[in-house]
Amino acid sequence: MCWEFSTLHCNLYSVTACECSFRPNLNALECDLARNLFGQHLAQEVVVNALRDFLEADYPSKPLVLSFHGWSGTGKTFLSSLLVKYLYKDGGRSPYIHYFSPILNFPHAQNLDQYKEKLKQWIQGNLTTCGRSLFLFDEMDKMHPGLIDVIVPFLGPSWVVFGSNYKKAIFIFISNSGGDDINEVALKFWRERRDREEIRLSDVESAIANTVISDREHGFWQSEIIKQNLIDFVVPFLPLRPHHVKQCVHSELMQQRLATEEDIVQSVADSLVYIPEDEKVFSSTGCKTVPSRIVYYL
Ligand SMILES: Nc1ncnc2c1ncn2[C@@H]1O[C@H](COP(=O)(O)OP(=O)(O)OP(=O)(O)O)[C@@H](O)[C@H]1O
Repeated sequence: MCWEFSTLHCNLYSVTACECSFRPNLNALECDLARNLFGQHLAQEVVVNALRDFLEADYPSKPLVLSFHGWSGTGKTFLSSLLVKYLYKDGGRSPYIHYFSPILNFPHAQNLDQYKEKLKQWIQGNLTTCGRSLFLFDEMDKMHPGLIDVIVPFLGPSWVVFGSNYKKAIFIFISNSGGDDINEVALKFWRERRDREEIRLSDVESAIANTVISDREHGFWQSEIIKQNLIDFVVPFLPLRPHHVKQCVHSELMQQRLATEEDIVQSVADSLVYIPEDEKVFSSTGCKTVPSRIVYYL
């Protein structure tokens, strides 16, 4: 059942859960995901269970480290935004959430040493201010290999950050790599007429890991984060089916307070590209282009 608690009292998890406007409300998160994140049973399950276990411990043995993988437009950023909404009082506006994009924050390969120093200081400084910080690294497949390893000490169980319990932090990495492997498995299930919900983490986990390890362009190339197994959970995002796209169109129309007429929903969904070309099983851009297309079909 989906309970709509506005806030869950801090002491249900732990007294320390409340520091830095940290107000986890996992029931509400689970509820919102069930209603609004389409076609991602695995991602939903892995993330909610990982958070639940992590938050149960007053003194976790290490920070929680999640790595999101999947094709563009499948909901990786969307899930992240819901996650911060239900973890911090001020949601995405919380000063304890730190977002990094290689293109915005680390654009020039020649400045790698500077970036390393800055990133290390940023993480350490913010963990000292608030152990319950969340660090989100987007587009890991575009990050200069070697850069991310400066945060290795903060991910393991043995580092000491003076004045703070850094082991309460959450790190999320996002990338498209492994997307092809996930899609292959999803397509295989579809061709065998097996239920999509039967896909388990074990069906995709090792293929994603192998792809990431062998990608020289990926920020995790030869990274100690992989070698030392510092990622707690790989979170796979499945390619979206036409009916998921229709759900996205419907949801977008509702958000824009527009009429949700079936012919508009169908027309927008039909305007997307589906692959493989002959079978048209999955949307090639997930739901990403839905908002920008709606205007043409009103
Ligand atoms: N599974 C989904 N359920 C509901 N809405 C979705 C889903 N996937 C994508 N969307 C919608 O499409 C928009 C774009 O998706 P999102 O930014 O989360 O994709 P992404 O996986 O992060 O893509 P990229 O890898 O290109 O950054 C979201 O804001 C959301 O409105």
